[in-house]
Amino acid sequence: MKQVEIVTAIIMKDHKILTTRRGYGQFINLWEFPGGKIESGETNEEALIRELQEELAVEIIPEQLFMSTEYDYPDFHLTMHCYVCSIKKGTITLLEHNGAKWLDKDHLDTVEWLPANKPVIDGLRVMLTL
Ligand SMILES: Nc1nc2c([nH]c(=O)n2[C@H]2C[C@H](O)[C@@H](COP(=O)(O)OP(=O)(O)OP(=O)(O)O)O2)c(=O)[nH]1
Ligand SMILES: [Mg+2]
Repeated sequence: MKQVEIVTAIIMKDHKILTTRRGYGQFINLWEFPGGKIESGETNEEALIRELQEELAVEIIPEQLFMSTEYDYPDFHLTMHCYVCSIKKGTITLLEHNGAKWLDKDHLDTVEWLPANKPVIDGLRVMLTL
């Protein structure tokens, strides 16, 4: 089975979490955390900083690993590392996505997330309730 390893950014503002809608490809119009594949030679943090610059035109600081999770898609096995990040510089600009929303804990389920994200969403709901 093909293995894909990605890093994603959990960006929070006023107790809300940023979600972005995929603008192309196999999972078009499903909601995700911005991010993408780790390239060879990169640390997780370097990959995340590069991806957020490419996708949202912001300079971020990865603050803390929130959760790593695995998921079997029909054609590949995904490993995803999700980091709580803060924005250091820039304004969010959708360069690859076709939508973005800020969701509070009571609205996390109102978008159709990529299936691999379920445990992360469940963990975020708990965290936002504390
Ligand atoms: N970015 C991102 N990808 C996710 C999430 N959940 C999830 O299952 N994925 C899957 C969908 C993709 O098939 C796979 C790779 O992510 P990606 O397509 O963003 O990778 P990338 O930015 O490097 O883009 P590309 O060059 O492959 O187009 O991870 C998520 O929350 N964020
Ligand atoms: Mg991506």
